[in-house]
Amino acid sequence: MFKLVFKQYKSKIPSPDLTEVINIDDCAVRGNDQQQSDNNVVQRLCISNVESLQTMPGIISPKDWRSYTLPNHPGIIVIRNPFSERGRRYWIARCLRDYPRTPNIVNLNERLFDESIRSDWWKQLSLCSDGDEFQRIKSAMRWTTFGYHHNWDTKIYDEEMQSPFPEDLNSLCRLFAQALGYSEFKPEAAIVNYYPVGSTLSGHTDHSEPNKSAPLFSFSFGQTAIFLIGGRTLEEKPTAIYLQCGDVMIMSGESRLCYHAVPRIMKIQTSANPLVIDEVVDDEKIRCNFMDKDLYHDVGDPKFWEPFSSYMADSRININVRQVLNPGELKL
Ligand SMILES: O=C(O)CCC(=O)C(=O)O
Ligand SMILES: [Fe+2]
Repeated sequence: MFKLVFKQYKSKIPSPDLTEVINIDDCAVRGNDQQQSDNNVVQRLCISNVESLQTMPGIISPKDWRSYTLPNHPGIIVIRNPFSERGRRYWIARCLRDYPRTPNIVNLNERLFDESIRSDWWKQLSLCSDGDEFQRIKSAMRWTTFGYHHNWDTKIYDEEMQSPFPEDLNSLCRLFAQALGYSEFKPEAAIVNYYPVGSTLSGHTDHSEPNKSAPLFSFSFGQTAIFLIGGRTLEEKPTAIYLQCGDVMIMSGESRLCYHAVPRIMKIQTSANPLVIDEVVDDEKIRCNFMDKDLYHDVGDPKFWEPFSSYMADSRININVRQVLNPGELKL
């Protein structure tokens, strides 16, 4: 069932019927707390400790977060874009400019790409003036891993295979973990997935982590994905939901080990973002969340932002963060 639904949403001709895809914004517009279609239901989730949360630059006030659960998929939580415009830009720029750099691992093949590109992809892309070569380099980036490096072949993490986990991303994950009652959550491994429009991620479960009970945090930026969430086997029919720019999805509890996939990226967003953004920047909060202060300022400058905006015009980025170790363990 999962594979059939995946194929339908992936299909170019005929283009898929999207009427059953859950759009969280429809719930908000309707003014009631539920979206009912034939068998999919979305329910508003109240986060009780919003007053006590230490927030972070680039994140709107927790009392304004719109959080939802999918009662048919217990453990799935979606927080609809809790980022400010500047916040989204900051994380997009981190994912493009900084994370795909040595010592982090990237997918770029050594037979196809020079060491200079494999060690600092965005810089080399920015320096490239040949149109075809630019396109080749741009579309080749599909993932980078850091913290404990995910091993795609063996699916086994290795104590010797890791690079530092970025402190700012650590703060971001801990903020959402805290909000949802997972104050012991430790972000230890991340995959950043890059999806040019037209690319997909087929059905899988994430079970490489020795700790399979800690939640998984997923941040989506850029173009909209159709995300499929299924059950513990491929037999169950998955639910389709749009993940839009800024959405935070948490796979916790029962859903942590469920099948999921991205059959389609929809080019929806134009670059009609406001060009100049005004947000009071609290330098002290930037420092104590280990954010890159210069970058946080720079992304508000239209000229600085232009190459990032242009990349995102036909791409989606997903940051996928997991805890690897069990409580009390210090290494694998
Ligand atoms: O792109 C997404 O939303 C999901 C990515 C994912 O499932 C993974 O990296 O394991
Ligand atoms: Fe996954």
